[in-house]
Order: sequence, then structure tokens, then C-alpha cells
Amino acid sequence: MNARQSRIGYLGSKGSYTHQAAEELFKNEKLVGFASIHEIVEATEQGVVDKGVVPVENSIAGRVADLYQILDLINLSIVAEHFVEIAHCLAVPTPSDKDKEIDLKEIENVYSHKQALMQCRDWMSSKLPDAEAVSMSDTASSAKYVSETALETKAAICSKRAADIYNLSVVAEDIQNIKQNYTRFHVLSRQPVQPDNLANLRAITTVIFQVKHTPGSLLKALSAIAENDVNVVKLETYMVSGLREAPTFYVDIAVNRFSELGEKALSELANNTSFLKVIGCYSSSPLRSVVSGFLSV
Ligand SMILES: O=C(O)C(=O)C[C@]1(C(=O)O)C=C[C@@H](O)C=C1
Repeated sequence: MNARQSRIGYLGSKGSYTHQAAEELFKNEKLVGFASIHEIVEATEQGVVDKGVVPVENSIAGRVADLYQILDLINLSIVAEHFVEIAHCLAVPTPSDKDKEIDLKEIENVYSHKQALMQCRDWMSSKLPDAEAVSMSDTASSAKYVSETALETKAAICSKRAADIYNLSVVAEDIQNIKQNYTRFHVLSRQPVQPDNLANLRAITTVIFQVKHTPGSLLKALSAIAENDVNVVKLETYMVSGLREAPTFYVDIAVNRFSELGEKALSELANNTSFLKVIGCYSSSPLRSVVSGFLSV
């Protein structure tokens, strides 16, 4: 008898970059699209899907803010990371007369995900300075929407694959600010990775923590990691729920939390923080050592 096919949540419509990440990670599973990261998290927590794939950060535009805001509340673990090379194009509805020249001057609105709009800002300001940038749930839904309008005044920033799926014509390729452009994705699950599955692998432990808003508090917390000779590969600060008293820090630590060293570093970190939550411990991607914008582990 066949094992049950897992259900995997991803952001957007077929042809989004998160859909691509989910396809690369889960070749034989059922992929289910959601309109927001929040909905993916909820569906994974409630068991509507078994795992959720979410974008985390990009080498040009930085963090995907929507995820960070809910990390303190979610009851899920990060069980994997995955990198996808992102090449954006500008695509427009295919004219009924296929030989018609497409004139960029006609374009009034450009639809895409806000991350993709940020990644293409330079090209947009030089080639389409007067066009309005409109943010949508994801790049593929933007492509679908623009195709449905069939208007020559509308364009989408999306992948070449999304342009093909929704029958758009590509007018410019590789329009991101820097050609080499990668987005990092996380896989979220209700069950954390088991320690045995991490034996002898290079691992990342992701934690969020808060310290008092006083001079030296962050330094003291990070010293607990440094004194154990453990490397921090990502540090972000942000405020949750509008609280002013305690900034929240997101940290990726290059250590296996189940190793002796990991346990020691994390317990010393916990002693120097007012709140600490381990979001996951997972194998680090081998691509880290070759793609620019991300530190190797
Ligand atoms: O809009 C999409 O296609 C997505 O999958 C989202 C997303 C993101 O949130 O960063 C993923 C990869 C690219 O960086 C642009 C957009």
C-alpha cells in the first residue's frame, strides 16, 4: 500500500518562488498554495498541511518581515533551510497581434510581491520611473492577475516560469539589482528534527530572545555564545507587538543544540536573557558556502 502523500503549504499561486522551493524539496507530495505566511503557519499548526515552506530572507532585499512578527507565537519548528536562485523578469499580457512591439512607455502599473519590487528597484527607476509599483501576495498571483486583465498598461515582476504558466510575454529578463540573487526559505513543521537525524551534520540552531533595554544587555547575551567559541551567522533585531521595553533578537547560531557545546552555549544564553525560545535546529544548506549574501556554517 502507498504511504499517504504529505500536504505541503507554500506561499502564493503555482509558479511562485516559494512554490519552486516546495517542489525542489518535496518532489512527490501534494503542494497547497496559501495567500499569506500567516495562513501557512496556521494551516501547519492545525494539521491542514503537514509542513509549510516560507521565505525568510533575500540576498538583495533582506528579511521577509511578515515571518519575524509571528515567531514568538508559533508552535512550529524550523526543520530545514533551502536556497533558491531568483531571476526576475518583467512580463506583460501577450498581445493578440503577436508581432506587435511592446512599448515600455505604455506600462502604468507593475504588480509583484513587495520583496520582488525591492529587488528590482534600480531597473524600475531607470526604465519605468513613472509606473506605479503595486504589492500583491506573491509574484505568480501578480502574473495571473495581469494576464487576466489583458491590458497593455499592466505588467508583472515574476519568474520566467510564472510568465509561461500564465501566458505572459517576457519583455526584460534578469532585472534584479544584482544578478546573483538568492532567497532563503524555511520548512516549518509541528515535529522538530530528532537529534539522531542531525548526528555528524553541520547544523544551525535558530533562537529568538529578549534582553532588558539597558546598556550592555545584548553584549552579555552574545558573549555567552562567543565564549563557547560558537559562531553567530545571522542576527536581526525587531519589535514585536509594539512593545518598547524589550527588543526581540533573532539569531542563527552555527551549532547543533543537542551537542555538548550547543547545550552549554544555549543554557548560558538563557541565563542572560529575559525570554528565549528555540525555533529549530536543522542541517545547514551546503549552498551557504557558494552563494553570496549568506555566511557559511
Ligand atoms: O512572491 C513569490 O513568488 C514568493 O514566493 C515570495 C518571495 C519573498 O517573499 O521573498 C520569494 C522569493 C523572492 O524573494 C520574492 C518573493
